[in-house]
Amino acid sequence: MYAFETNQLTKTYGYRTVVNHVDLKVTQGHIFGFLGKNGAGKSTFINIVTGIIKPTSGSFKILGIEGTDDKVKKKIGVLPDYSTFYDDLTGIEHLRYFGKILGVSHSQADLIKLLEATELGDAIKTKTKKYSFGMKKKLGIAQALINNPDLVFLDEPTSGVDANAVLTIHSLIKSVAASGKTIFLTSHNLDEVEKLCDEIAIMDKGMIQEQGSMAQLRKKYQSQVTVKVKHHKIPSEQKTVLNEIFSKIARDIVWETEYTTLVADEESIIPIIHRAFARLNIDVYRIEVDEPSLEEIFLNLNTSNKSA
Ligand SMILES: Nc1ncnc2c1ncn2[C@@H]1O[C@H](COP(=O)(O)OP(=O)(O)OP(=O)(O)O)[C@@H](O)[C@H]1O
Repeated sequence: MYAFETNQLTKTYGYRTVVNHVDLKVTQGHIFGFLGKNGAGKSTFINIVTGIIKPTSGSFKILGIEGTDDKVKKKIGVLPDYSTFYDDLTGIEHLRYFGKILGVSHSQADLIKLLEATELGDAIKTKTKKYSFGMKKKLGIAQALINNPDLVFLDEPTSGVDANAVLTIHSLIKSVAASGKTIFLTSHNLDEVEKLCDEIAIMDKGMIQEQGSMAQLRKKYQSQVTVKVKHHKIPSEQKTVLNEIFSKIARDIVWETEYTTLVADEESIIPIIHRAFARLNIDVYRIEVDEPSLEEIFLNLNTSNKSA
């Protein structure tokens, strides 16, 4: 069963199609990264599948249940793009209140634990009107987890929070996923998505442009492999032999005293490098392979779309 799946989901505002016939399947227990430029339609898509707005056409299932069914709300958690809080409630009162709306009650100790997990342990009794932007974001995440949901939608969970809190939120997300829950995460921070997510979808102009694991996307968009070898000093006659082998397989070679960097089209170059150094009895200390980052893939995708 998928954590959620959409079938030709579409949202139009007047003549504008903001979400355009989207078919998306999200595997249970995964951290799924949802990317796209500003205005791509990500929040609109999330607002539909979390029941905030209605689609113009198409359908979706959440945890096997028809998305329009009220039962769904109790099984999901949502950090929307903009959270609103009751100014005069403290952090802990706020969580208790939202728990009640969803039909769950918690002990004081459980609520404190949840606030501590989002680094709000010191602000439990502070009214939310005194919370900073980052603190409100953390309270929004705690609120999204209040009903121990099986599927959590997090729209930009770390934007506007400090570096320490980012690490805390990342480990919280990982531990929630490790307990078998599914996280659907929107972020403009490509490093964050690359570190956390098992699978990624990229939306553009309301359509899913690309979907897959990091490994699949890398394979598809990898235009070259850069291999940097740290080795013992190479005597000049052996360098000539190596140069002969490498020039047949590499586009570019840079020789340094204890490093050689080779650029090639495919990673099949790597075992050839290994064997060549071994054959000549030259000690190799380290081999580093540069893979394209999600940022490069993202840029590549935008460039290839423009040129298409
Ligand atoms: N209620 C609305 N009425 C008309 N147009 C809307 C409405 N809500 C969103 N849009 C338009 O739909 C498009 C997609 O917006 P959306 O907020 O879903 O994008 P996004 O990918 O979440 O962007 P961002 O990364 O900036 O948050 C935008 O052009 C936006 O102006």
